[in-house]
Amino acid sequence: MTLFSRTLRCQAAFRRFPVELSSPGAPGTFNNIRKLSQTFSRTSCRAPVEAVAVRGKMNNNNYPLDYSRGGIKEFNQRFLDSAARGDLAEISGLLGAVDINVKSERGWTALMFAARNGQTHVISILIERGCDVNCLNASGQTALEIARFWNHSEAASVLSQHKQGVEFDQIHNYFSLNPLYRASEMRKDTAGLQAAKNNMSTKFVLFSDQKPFLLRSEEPSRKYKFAVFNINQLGTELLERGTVIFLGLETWDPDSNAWFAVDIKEELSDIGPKFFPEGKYATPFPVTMQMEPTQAGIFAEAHSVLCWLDKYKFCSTCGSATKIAEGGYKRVCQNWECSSNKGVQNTCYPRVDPSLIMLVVSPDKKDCLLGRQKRFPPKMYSCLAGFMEPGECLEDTCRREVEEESGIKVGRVDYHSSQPWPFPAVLMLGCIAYARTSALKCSKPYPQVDTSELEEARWFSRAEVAQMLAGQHPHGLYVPPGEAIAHQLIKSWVASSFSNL
Ligand SMILES: NC(=O)C1=CN([C@@H]2O[C@H](COP(=O)(O)OP(=O)(O)OC[C@H]3O[C@@H](n4cnc5c(N)ncnc54)[C@H](O)[C@@H]3O)[C@@H](O)[C@H]2O)C=CC1
Ligand SMILES: [Mg+2]
Ligand SMILES: [Mg+2]
Ligand SMILES: [Mg+2]
Ligand SMILES: [Zn+2]
Repeated sequence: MTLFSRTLRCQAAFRRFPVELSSPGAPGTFNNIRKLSQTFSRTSCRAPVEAVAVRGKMNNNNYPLDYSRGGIKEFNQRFLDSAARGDLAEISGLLGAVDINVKSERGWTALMFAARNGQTHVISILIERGCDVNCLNASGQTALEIARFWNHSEAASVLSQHKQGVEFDQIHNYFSLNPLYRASEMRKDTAGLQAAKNNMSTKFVLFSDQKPFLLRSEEPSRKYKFAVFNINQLGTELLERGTVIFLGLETWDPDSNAWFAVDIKEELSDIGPKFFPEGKYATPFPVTMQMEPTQAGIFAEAHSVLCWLDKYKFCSTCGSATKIAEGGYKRVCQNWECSSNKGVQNTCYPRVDPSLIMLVVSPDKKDCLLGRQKRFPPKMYSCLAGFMEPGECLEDTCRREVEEESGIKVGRVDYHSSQPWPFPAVLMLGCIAYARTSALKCSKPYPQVDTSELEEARWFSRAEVAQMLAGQHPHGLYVPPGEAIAHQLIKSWVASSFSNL
């Protein structure tokens, strides 16, 4: 399925939501559903009792009461019902007896009922026990879509962290697959963080001057992974001399393992090879493009925050020294009179620089514009990109940067996907931009492109780009690897334009 047909399908699915989701058990018309939805409150729903043989035996709350006649149908119904109610004890008791992916007549699983009512703990347990998060109900909705529709953001967040397939409505780029739950609520708990650091199960990843300490990955398609240390190996003295940041917990369970990153100065760096002689400190780019994807996500968080802590040591308001707080996610000015200590100030928190990256499609939609920055390796072409400026919306930046760099005027801009680019803390916002003009003529006094930025830019046919993607271009031209969002934008356009032929 192409990007664009998938987008349309998702939009269509979203338009269906208010009807389909208001009454999971109700077949029939919108009016039926409206009537039924009056009996459900907007914030809760029960599993419909369609599968129950004991329909007559209800209590005042309309829950099935009597399962004494046994039978799998009753167990299934009870299971769905307890997921909707968030009854963890009952779910745990039934898990061995029922199919975890059992569906109601309308195709709703226990995960979907839990998502409908924002039962986050139930969702976590079901996922942990291996339920299928990609199941679709009779209306084609996933549990994630249901949680999003009913504004259960915590539940949606848990579900989106466990996306397992490609059938989600979003594209997940490399560096965005950090599996940790950041547990920001723990950052202010200094004693709790200290206790977590001293816990033997806690995991530490190591950096020296912001260079990650890496081992060879056993995964055949990946080259690197983090070396993971424990407190006994690193020792409390080393932690005190380094910069330590709290990355999060392994799951939403507050008792799950905590992860920290430690950045040490070169003179202490022997500690890495002492425990992992085969490991090495690596200059992050491009080595971290070859990490295991979830580890690359952890690297993105750790590296961006560690670089910020290293480069912003002094208060940008008064110039005084600052102190690291909140697990590394804040810097506090030590001058108590400083206005940065009054109210919430963005100078105290880690910076992220939003940047646009766009695949520009020609007015006849047959070609796309690719360029070469001077620093690119020979024969590599990529999308144009540029930093957002204050007061711009995404579309403004896209149109300005394309015109500045190539002279091409852009009309419509479609958002595609995003990617953290942790060198040191850029957020790439990927777009497909539809050109209104095709003549390359830069506004600056250069012949075709802004040569302060680009060496060359030109239109490429879809067939030529397909060859570049496949590594089969007759002149050896190629595009960035799959880990770069540029590759995903180019690939999406090629796939969609071929399917539209
Ligand atoms: N993930 C990917 O596939 C790709 C990522 N990128 C990244 O996109 C970013 C922006 O692309 P460019 O063409 O370099 O931007 P650009 O076209 O705005 O030009 C860069 C220049 O803008 C100025 N600038 C303005 N704000 C800046 C900021 N916050 N940080 C640094 N420089 C700033 C500097 O003078 C810099 O030389 C870069 O970090 C680049 O590494 C670029 C292409 C592909
Ligand atoms: Mg530019
Ligand atoms: Mg640029
Ligand atoms: Mg710029
Ligand atoms: Zn200050």
